[in-house]
Amino acid sequence: MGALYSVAEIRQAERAAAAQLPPGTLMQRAGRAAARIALGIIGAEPVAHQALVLAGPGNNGGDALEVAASLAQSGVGVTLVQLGRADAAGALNHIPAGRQWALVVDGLFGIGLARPVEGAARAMIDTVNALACPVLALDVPSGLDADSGAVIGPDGVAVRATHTITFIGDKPGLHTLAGRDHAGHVIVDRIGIDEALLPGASVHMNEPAMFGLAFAPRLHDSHKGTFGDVAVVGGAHGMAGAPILAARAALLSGAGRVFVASVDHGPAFDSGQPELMFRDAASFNFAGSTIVAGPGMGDSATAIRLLGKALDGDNPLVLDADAINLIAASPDLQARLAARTAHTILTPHPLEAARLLGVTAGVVQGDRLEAAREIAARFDACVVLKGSGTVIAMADGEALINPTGNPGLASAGTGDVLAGLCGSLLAQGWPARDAALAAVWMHGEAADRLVAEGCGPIGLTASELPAAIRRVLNRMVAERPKPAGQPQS
Ligand SMILES: NC(=O)C1=CN([C@@H]2O[C@H](COP(=O)(O)OP(=O)(O)OC[C@H]3O[C@@H](n4cnc5c(N)ncnc54)[C@H](OP(=O)(O)O)[C@@H]3O)[C@@H](O)[C@H]2O)[C@@H](O)CC1
Ligand SMILES: Nc1ncnc2c1ncn2[C@@H]1O[C@H](COP(=O)(O)OP(=O)(O)O)[C@@H](O)[C@H]1O
Ligand SMILES: [K+]
Repeated sequence: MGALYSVAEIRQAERAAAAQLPPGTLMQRAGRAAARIALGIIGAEPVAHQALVLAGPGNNGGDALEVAASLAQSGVGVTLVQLGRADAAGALNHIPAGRQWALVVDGLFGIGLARPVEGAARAMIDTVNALACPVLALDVPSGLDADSGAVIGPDGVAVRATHTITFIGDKPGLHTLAGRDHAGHVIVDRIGIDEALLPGASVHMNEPAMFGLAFAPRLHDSHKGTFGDVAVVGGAHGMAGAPILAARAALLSGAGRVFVASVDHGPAFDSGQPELMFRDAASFNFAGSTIVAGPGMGDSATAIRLLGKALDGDNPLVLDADAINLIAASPDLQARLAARTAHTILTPHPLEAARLLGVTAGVVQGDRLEAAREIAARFDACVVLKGSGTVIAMADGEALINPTGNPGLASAGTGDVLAGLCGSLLAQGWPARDAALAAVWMHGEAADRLVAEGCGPIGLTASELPAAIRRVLNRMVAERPKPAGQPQS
């Protein structure tokens, strides 16, 4: 379920399938499947049924020709614009101006795109991106790297589709980095290829089925000690809000008791959430607490000492923000992190991940899956590489891409909320993998619900997330899947 395949894996399955079929079969199937989707989209369009089909020089263009033929057979008026290999400037290659299209079908380039798009193809993509009509991309929006979700080239362009029909198997690049903006709604069509021809996927979409069994209803016979203690370590001078956001998220997602352990002289209490308990981190007894280290922690000697203590202990641990930066700057702290045996989750954004790996953020973003896996393996921890299409990676190489969330989350403090939520689930006894997957999914889902209610994406604030996460979490518990063998109510 929700498997994602690399281009190399797709190519391998395609070769094995094609060897058993008459030539052209897969392309015909791809074209017909895409034409069905195209007709579905056109059907909802009030304007005259005029479709623009763009066909590139390779097999993606071959798919487009099949779509054009199918649509024409169905009575749709089709304008076909072909892009030859050599005659990039030919008269055939212009998109007629001033026309209203019910749909554009993008069959310029698929998984064979090998270099940045230039010349006539680039001009076509710019033209398509300026149109207001729906755009159906065949296999991959032209210009997008199906493995990484990057637009190919330093100053590259890629089609912004409203829909993408992708063949044989789903692809990670459609769901992370620039992928979500370019692919739109993704439809997977196996084009009749036996699933057995595909390898066991090591990358999946992060869906409730991946972690849903961890949700448990609360027993009546329980008390605050049952649901764990969370201690958020952070709050250097001027940054007192960051640990409060993490702590509020931990409390509203069910931790029994939540402390803010300030590295500096922190506030005495949070008037907005008086249940939180404030302590001086230097004298706080962390025994038995799940530690969330990093929000607004700074880089003082106290912060470094407290972080070292947290790394050496056997408390479940979430490392965020400044904690990650301090570790990145210290081989000693790195060794202590790698030596840990208790549950550990790291939640870097791309720049923090880059510091950990000693590379640039551009390198991290160029291959988010690989970067997250590398950090997970190096430190034997669960890694949450944040951003659109957050990647969650485990030390054994398993990786997932998260589909929830929206640009409303792109404001200061939302990462603190995520760290607090991860810590809360760990404190309630969840293993690191399940805690990270569920936290990332619910954090995004809460933001999506807030947007649906009109509270974003513009102006969504981190403070609004904890209550929305609480609603998502309680619904997930109520609707949790039952273990196999038990009746699903
Ligand atoms: N494999 C499958 O599973 C199935 C594949 N199917 C379909 O085939 C697609 C893959 O087809 P593909 O391998 O022919 O590659 P494709 O994406 O058409 O692009 C390569 C062409 O573009 C050219 N070209 C590249 N970059 C360029 C640039 N920047 N600017 C200009 N030109 C550039 C390149 O030229 P060359 O580099 O050789 O000079 C070559 O001509 C796949 O996505 C799916 O839609 C389905 O039919 C059924 C099953
Ligand atoms: N465009 C986006 N789409 C989806 N999620 C996003 C987007 N931008 C940011 N986020 C999420 O918001 C959070 C931001 O965290 P972070 O960068 O650490 O911010 P901060 O440190 O200010 O809290 C992460 O969970 C990230 O995945
Ligand atoms: K395409």
